Amino acid sequence: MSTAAVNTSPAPVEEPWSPAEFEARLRAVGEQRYHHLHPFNIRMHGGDLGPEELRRWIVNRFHYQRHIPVKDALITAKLPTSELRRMWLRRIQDHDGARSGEGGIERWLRLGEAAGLDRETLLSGDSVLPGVRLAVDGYVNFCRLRPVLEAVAASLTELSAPDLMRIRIDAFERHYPWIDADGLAYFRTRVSQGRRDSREALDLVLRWAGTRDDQERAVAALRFKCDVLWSLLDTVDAAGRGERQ
Ligand SMILES: O=C(O)c1cc(C(=O)O)c2c(n1)C(=O)C(=O)c1cc(C(=O)O)[nH]c1-2
Repeated sequence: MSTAAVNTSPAPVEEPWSPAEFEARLRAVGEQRYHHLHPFNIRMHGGDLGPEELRRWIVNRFHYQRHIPVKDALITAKLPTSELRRMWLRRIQDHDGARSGEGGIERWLRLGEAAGLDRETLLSGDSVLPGVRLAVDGYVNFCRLRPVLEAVAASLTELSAPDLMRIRIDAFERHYPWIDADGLAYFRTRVSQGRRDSREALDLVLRWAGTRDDQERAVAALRFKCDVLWSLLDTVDAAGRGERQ
């Protein structure tokens, strides 16, 4: 009978990447997989979307927007100190406002109105596509179920968002003048908010990820989030395909 030796020793533990290499790997995910590369965004920036496609994007992206403070509440509940919870609560206020009529969700409703969509249509959620519901559920549940390091790392798509906002504002002003420029306030506000949010989140992720395993899980979380944004646009893109033929 064979008595081949079985290697029972644990796999060697890999050294953590240096902070600079870890950060470079996180940034590389955004450069390679962020939705600024998605064909729908390329068409948006090139001025190739018709009014129906643009409205469909606004309605479906609103479903994402309104769930951002929900996932941020789930993250806040996992943070261990008052200082960190205070910091993260500010994100919820950025979206929900300090009072009715303020905040990012309100600004997105105004973007909808500027594009000819009444707020009841957006608030009802009736026209949200099934694939968009699944993508957004995927992100919210990820933040609900995964450790706080991964949930915070998933928000690091915001490292790439401010540059995209600038391109988008430019594209809207140039190619879609039928949308009143006041409607673009959401994007303008997000440039500085996104920079601050991503700086804070990056500091936390660099500080918390002490082992190679932590670092790899943070990179994987960011890839997952890129997939969420990508599949959201896949769904919106596919819904307009018939109109473009
Ligand atoms: O319009 C966009 O392309 C875009 C992308 C992202 C992103 O990269 O996740 C966010 C936003 N917008 C945004 O407005 C926003 O408030 C936001 C919060 C978060 C997050 O994961 O915490 N991402 C984003």
